[in-house]
Amino acid sequence: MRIPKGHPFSICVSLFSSPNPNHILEPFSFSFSSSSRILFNSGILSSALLGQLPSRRKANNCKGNNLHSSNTMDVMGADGKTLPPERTDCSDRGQNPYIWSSPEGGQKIDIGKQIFCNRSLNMKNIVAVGFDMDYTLAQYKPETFESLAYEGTVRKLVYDLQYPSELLEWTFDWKYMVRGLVLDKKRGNILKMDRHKYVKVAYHGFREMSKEDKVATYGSTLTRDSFDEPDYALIDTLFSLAEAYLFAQLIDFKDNNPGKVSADYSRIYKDVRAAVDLCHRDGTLKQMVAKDPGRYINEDTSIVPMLEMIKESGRATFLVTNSLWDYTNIVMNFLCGPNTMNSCCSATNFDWLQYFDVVITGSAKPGFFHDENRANLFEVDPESGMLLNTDNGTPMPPVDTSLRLPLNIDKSCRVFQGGNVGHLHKLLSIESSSQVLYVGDHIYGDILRSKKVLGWRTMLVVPELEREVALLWELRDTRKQLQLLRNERDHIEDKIHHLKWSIRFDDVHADNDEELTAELDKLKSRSEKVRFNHQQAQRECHRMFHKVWGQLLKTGYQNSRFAHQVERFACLYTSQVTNLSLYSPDKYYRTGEDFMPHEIDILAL
Ligand SMILES: Nc1nc2c(ncn2[C@@H]2O[C@H](COP(=O)(O)O)[C@@H](O)[C@H]2O)c(=O)[nH]1
Ligand SMILES: [Mg+2]
Repeated sequence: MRIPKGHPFSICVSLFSSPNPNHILEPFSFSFSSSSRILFNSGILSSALLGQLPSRRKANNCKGNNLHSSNTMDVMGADGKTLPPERTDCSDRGQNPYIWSSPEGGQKIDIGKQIFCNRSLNMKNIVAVGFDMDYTLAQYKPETFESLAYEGTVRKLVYDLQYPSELLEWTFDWKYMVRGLVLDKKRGNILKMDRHKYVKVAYHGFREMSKEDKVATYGSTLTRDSFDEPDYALIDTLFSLAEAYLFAQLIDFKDNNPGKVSADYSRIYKDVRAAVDLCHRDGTLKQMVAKDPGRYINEDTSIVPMLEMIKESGRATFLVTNSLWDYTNIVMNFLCGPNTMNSCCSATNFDWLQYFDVVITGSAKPGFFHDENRANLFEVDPESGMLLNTDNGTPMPPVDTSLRLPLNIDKSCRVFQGGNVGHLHKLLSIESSSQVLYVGDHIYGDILRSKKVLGWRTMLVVPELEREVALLWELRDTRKQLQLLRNERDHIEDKIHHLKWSIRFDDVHADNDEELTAELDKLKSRSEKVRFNHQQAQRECHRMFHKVWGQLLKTGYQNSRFAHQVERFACLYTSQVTNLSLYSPDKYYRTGEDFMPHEIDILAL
């Protein structure tokens, strides 16, 4: 098959635009300024940028006073054994990242860096390990990167969609929104749900909804809402934090300034979504990152040793990213490039490709994983960014030899754009999808389809986990207290019910009746106190994790909806991709035992 002339066998257009990974865009009418048009349609990476990358290399992201498990390889989570973590100082691994295969490897693993296992996975059965790039290998700094997205979006709303210019004065609190929230587009609400999809925390803009309001809106319907698209939007990637915040700000603004924003809540959401989407496609974000990756992406010296270790263990490695080649090359150079801590800049090169067997850019996940996806696979010439049509990965020689690409197909790593999972399996000679482990940050984009439909094994990267487990450890006594208070509350309630029954139906003597009534009053007042203490303690605990949304993986004492998704779709989960290098590449990750409520008392858990 050959592409008609003037079709994809051409220079790679829109170098920084990426296929929208998960968002279905409504048609929208931005009036592009001429400059944005130029950026959108042409390569954004000027040669000046291509030749320059700032210096890198710092210590590994090890924060002092981390928690450790006290065992070597059989750590909590991976094997389901809870070993008491101990506090130790974390040495600065700096230039010599600590990996399992190093002489000091196989040592204590910080609890915040452990790999937790939902579904047993024997790495011996894995022949290829794949990685997503953005927010998986590349950890963006939300304070700078998401602020950039926020500011770019505001500008587009004001200049292209005629939102009031006051918006330009607004500021972004990057810590306010968290993953796992759900936006109710029609009502302008932001919700946090438990695993049964019961709304537990609800805000209208930034105003907390009263319990009555919450129940009236979400709790007393005849049929249960699915809380899915198109009426709801899931904040399931860190890329969405800015848009969720701006949505809340605009809801507040509209309510407090009637007439200033004519769009209804749903329209506001659509406009924000479209503007964010454009920021990802027109160079607003990627040009800035390309100029100064260190400002927007965390340096991590342990990525290269991890990739080397996996390769040395005999496994293939691959990268599947929705970013396009030119941007991928910049980010991967930054993450895997030479240690240039003391020099001001370094040129991009393709050395990082040595750590991969196949790189697929512009993959359009999650569509990439669909059976019915018939997307063509193009080979990318790394130097020029030009695309060559392929027949299932085999390069197709162009008819017009003057258009021949300088492809060096002998290189150990080949770079592609587009295609589907079938192409990848063929390129890597994968016989069974269960031989593939894929590491990503996005439940829907990376994990859900690949595991549920395809049968790949999956690892979800949840950077928030490191802080969450550290806090859990700190608050373990409070948690025990809460459990005791709950037990006491339940016990008193049972007693009250029993007493009430006795007073009503038992043939009790009048004196006795008085006594029982007095006792009932005492119990009721005790119950009130316990209930109040429990609520206060619960609220305090919640606020320790996040002042508004509480713990990422819990709502009250139930798992959050986000936790439920992690549990169902991710075989493994961990705070950082490089935590893989703290374990043997042949590690057998085993789950702990499942417990049903009826087993808990019997087994005295
Ligand atoms: N067009 C849009 N692109 C987006 C949006 N949010 C994120 N992104 C881009 O997707 C890739 C993610 O890459 P991966 O390595 O995680 O697969 C990256 O290029 C982001 O800029 C969006 O809303 N619209
Ligand atoms: Mg990603």
